Amino acid sequence: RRIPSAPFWITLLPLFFEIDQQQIFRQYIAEPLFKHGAIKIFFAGQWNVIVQRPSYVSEVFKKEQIFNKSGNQKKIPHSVLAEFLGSNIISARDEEWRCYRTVIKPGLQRLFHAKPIVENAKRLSEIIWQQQGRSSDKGIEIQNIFQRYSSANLVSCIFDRSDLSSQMMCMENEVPLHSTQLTLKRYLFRPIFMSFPALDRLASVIPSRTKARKLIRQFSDLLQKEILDDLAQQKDRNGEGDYLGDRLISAWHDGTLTTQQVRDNLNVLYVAGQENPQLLMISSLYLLGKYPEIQEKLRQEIKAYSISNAPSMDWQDLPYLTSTILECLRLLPPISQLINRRTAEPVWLGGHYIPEGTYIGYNSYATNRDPSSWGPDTDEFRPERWGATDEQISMNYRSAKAHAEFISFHGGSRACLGEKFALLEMRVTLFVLVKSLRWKLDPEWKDRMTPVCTLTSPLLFGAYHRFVGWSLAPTRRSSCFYPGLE
Ligand code: HEM
Repeated sequence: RRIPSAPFWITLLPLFFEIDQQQIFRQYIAEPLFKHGAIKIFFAGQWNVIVQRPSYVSEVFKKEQIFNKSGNQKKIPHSVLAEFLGSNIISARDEEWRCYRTVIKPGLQRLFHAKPIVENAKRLSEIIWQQQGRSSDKGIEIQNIFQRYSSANLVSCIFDRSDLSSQMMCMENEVPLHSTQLTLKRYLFRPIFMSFPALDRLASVIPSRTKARKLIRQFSDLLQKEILDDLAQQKDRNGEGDYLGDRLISAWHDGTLTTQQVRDNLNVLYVAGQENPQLLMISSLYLLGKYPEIQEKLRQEIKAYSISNAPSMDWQDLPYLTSTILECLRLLPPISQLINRRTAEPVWLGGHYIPEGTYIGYNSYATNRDPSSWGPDTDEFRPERWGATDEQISMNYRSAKAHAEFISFHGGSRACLGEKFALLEMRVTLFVLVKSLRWKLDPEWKDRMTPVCTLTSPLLFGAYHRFVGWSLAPTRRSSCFYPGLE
């Protein structure tokens, strides 16, 4: 009660008009959301409450027993999305979640070595440079390249599949896992089915939804084959037991997890572990392309180090690199909106009464830009706001997370388990790219956060939609590249 409602049709606007989601946010959501700290939004066939004010978000994070996790398999069990994600570590709760976490957490919190990422990043700059060479003065499309690159890092560092990683980084190679994922994204996240998942009940008579279900099975089979079956066949893996793939296999063999639970978790870990870093990389390239003076300042900071230092780099020596990454994460969080909690009982949130059974979500994009936390220049890209030394930056980072003022990785007991890996990956990526190349935005590219997606061209929403909700990330073809220092 007393929470304002956004017009129910706004999630459909991009179907009919060439309108960017950032514009929808500013025009219809921002004012009531910032004023009341919460707003009602129609999504996935029902009204949901999105909380924005840090004190409310903090309550939601702390009180999991009231704000229960409730993923798609509970909310919209008949939907294509629920079939894809099933029951997994992100959406499960209580015993089921603890069981998944015991298996998965050690695999994501190991000590990761930077070397495989450095090798992939060097190859990435070569690929970009070659493609730019063929495109003369025009920009090049970077989504596909970065999907391969972030997949390569994930499979080598998290799943110990370095041969698959090399295949991903060879652009001439057709890699079925990569191409199936690309096609699946195009089918899975069509906005009309996201807003009205009841339509998925008719999937058998809607060819594109039948195709989506078929692609889901194909993708899941491929993941199992490429990652788990290949690892299981390697006989000399003694002592490698902390890799995530090995842990999933052991849990499968000793009956801790069923086949379906292994497959569902593998799907979600692959998608979360690949796509979120990809979105962050593209947003960072976009922001650094848009603000060349910040790109240059970063280049100055790292100029004393060479790429050969990167595998053993002490990242504390590069505070501006850290603050730039945090600022990119603040302004364009990869999961900008997520609705996956449900109230287990009636509850007061600040002055707002919320009935039992209400779906609750967060809008990280808005919370991360709250002027009362970040000041009047909150919408500006200003890495300096995080501090000048590594110590100051760490302190500000911890404080902003503790007060739910920076929620890109969410918080509380259900905060992201891949944060450590994602930050390492991002540091190495920017370090190598800024050393090897200079880039700017393609002057012909229209600066927008979501791709054109009308009823006549319902395409390419994949990289922009997360689980439930939407994500803001710059659209394709955003950069022109020039040689950097090395
Ligand atoms: C920039 C990169 C990333 C961002 C911004 C991000 C963001 C998030 C967010 C917001 C959540 C909470 C979801 C919720 O509230 O339901 C989450 C959870 C999670 N993330 Fe990430 N993520 C990133 C990278 C990764 C990577 C690389 C992995 C693993 C390979 C990963 C694994 C997980 C897992 C397992 C959870 C569930 C934690 C739990 O509920 O116990 N994430 N992530």
